[in-house]
Amino acid sequence: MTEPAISTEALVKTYGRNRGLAGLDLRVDTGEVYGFLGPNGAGKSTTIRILLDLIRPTGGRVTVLGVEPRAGGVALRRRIGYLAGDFVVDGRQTARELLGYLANLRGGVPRRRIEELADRLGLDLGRRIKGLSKGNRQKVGVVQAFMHEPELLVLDEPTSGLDPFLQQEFVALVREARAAGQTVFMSSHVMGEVQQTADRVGIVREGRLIAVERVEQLRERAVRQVEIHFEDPVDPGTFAALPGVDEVTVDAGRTLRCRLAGRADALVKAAAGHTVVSLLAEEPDLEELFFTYYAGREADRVAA
Ligand SMILES: Nc1ncnc2c1ncn2[C@@H]1O[C@H](COP(=O)(O)OP(=O)(O)OP(=O)(O)O)[C@@H](O)[C@H]1O
Repeated sequence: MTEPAISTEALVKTYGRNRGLAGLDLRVDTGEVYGFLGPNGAGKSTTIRILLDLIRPTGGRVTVLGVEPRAGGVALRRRIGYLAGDFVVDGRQTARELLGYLANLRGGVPRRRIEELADRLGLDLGRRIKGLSKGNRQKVGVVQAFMHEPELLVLDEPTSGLDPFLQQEFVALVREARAAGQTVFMSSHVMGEVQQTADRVGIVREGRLIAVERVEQLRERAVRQVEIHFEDPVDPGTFAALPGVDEVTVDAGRTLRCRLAGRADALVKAAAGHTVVSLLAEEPDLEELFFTYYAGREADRVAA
């Protein structure tokens, strides 16, 4: 088995009497996009700061790209791209100067690469940092994280404060990184922004990892609302009998609405027996699904 990109065992961090992490076991495989989810205060930022050696753990083990963060120094830091949601920069230099300086620290980046990223995000490299809006500073943050094509990207609530256009560009960057074999570890407190890119999601709560799931599997179990408009009247009974389909209603004989759990195959094949004018299926809310599923398992466990 290849070495994981990130591994922690029984990782503990206390802040005086406050709990930061209470024994976190985490494994992020090389080449995957891993969404690290949890409510505020769960321990996401604490974990990420330990990975980057910005703070040190109270106990447990941690390796990043096979190296302990505290022993990795500059050589390890160069192999990582890091972005915090509240990327803080200030100063009189221009965005180009700052990125050039950071690029040197990372061992050099072709100037074309910086220009290309800035172009995609609509960032004017000639502007002084201190005159930039919050959104534009965040663009500088995105460029500095991705520009050196690091083996590992560590992104802490990266899309908070990005406008929708930028969020889409960001999603594209994460997908390209994955296609290029880079590993991405991304924290968030909303499933929506990670479900577009993540292979797996891990849920952290009260300083512990409580669940890990493949996004694909979550999708397979998902429940969607479906609406199909037919040219001619259809019989609701035929559709109600299909596997995974319930709550069937038909308006004016031609508009069928139902809930679909799991695969769409049977429903699509039944619909194909008629002339379909249009079809709408809402994207499932994986967050709801995830928490319903785990609340259910927890209830089973307690009952047992
Ligand atoms: N410097 C600190 N001093 C004291 N307690 C801290 C400190 N930093 C974090 N904590 C505590 O550690 C716990 C985990 O915080 P952490 O910031 O890692 O959570 P998080 O999951 O990143 O949440 P958020 O999304 O709010 O940033 C919280 O209870 C928090 O109050």
